[in-house]
Amino acid sequence: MSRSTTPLTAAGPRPGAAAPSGATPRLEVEGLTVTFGGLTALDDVGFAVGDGEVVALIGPNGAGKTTVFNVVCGLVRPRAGSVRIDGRPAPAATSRLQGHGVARTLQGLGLFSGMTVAENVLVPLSGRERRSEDGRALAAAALERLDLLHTADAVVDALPYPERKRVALARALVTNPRLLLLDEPAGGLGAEDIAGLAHVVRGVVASGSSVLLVEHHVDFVMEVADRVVVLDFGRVVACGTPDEVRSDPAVEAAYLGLEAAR
Ligand SMILES: Nc1ncnc2c1ncn2[C@@H]1O[C@H](COP(=O)(O)OP(=O)(O)OP(=O)(O)O)[C@@H](O)[C@H]1O
Repeated sequence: MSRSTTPLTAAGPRPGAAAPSGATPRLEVEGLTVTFGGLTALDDVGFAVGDGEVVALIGPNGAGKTTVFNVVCGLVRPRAGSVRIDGRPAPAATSRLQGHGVARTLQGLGLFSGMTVAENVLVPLSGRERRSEDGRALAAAALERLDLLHTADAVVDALPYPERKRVALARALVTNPRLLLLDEPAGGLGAEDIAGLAHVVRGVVASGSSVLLVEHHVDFVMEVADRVVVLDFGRVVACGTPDEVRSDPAVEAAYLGLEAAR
C-alpha cells in the first residue's frame, strides 16, 4: 500500500507561527481569510505544523477554530490564503485528503450505524485492501492502539460513547496518516478517557506523524501540545509553547481568563 507524500518546496511560514525546524512543515497555513456574508470569520490566519509536532488551535466560542479546520479539510474555500501539506497545495476536496497522507476525526464521530467496529475501521481502506490480509492487519493494529481489539465484532452502536469515540480515532489511524486532524477529541470524555487519549496522541507523534487538534479542553491541550495557536475573533492572538501561551496576557483576556472564571 503506497501513499503519496512527496515534499515540494514551500513558501516561508508566517513569522511567529512557524514550526520550529527549518524543514518543510507537514502543514502550512498562510494568510487565511474567510468571510461568511458580512462576517469575517478568519482574518490573515497563519501557522505551521512540523514533523512529529502536536499543534493545538484554541480560542473562545466563535473564534474561528472550526473554520480553520474546515479550510484545511477542503470544506470551506478561503477568500484569501493557502494551505500546503508537505509543501504541496492541499486538495480542494475532503475526499482527496487521504491521498495526501491526511486523516481526520469529526466532532459528530460519523460512525456507520449497524456496522461492526472492525467494519467501521476498515472504511478508509480501498475495497481490495479491506478484503486482504494486509487490510485486516491494519485494522487490527489500529484497534489495538486504541485498546479496542476485543470489540472488533461488536456492532458499533452497542458501545458507550467514549469507546465509539476511540473507534472513530482508530478509523482515522488505520491508514497510518502523516498528518492527523482531530476535531475536539476530548469533548464529552471523562478524566480517565482523556488521559488515555493523551497517551494515544503521544504514540501517534512517536510514530512520526503530526497532529493538528481543535480543542476546548485546555488542560488536555496544555498536556499534549508542543505549540498552541490561540484564535480570537478570527485572528491569531498568540502562538507558542503551552508555557508561553499560558502566561500571555492576550490569551488570558481572550480565553484562559474565561476558563479560569468558570
Ligand atoms: N457556515 C457559516 N455561515 C455563517 N457564519 C458562520 C459559518 N460557519 C461559521 N460561522 C461563523 O464564523 C465564526 C467562526 O465560527 P467557528 O465555528 O469557526 O468558531 P469556533 O472557534 O470553532 O467556535 P466553537 O468553539 O463554538 O465551535 C462564528 O462567528 C460563526 O458564527
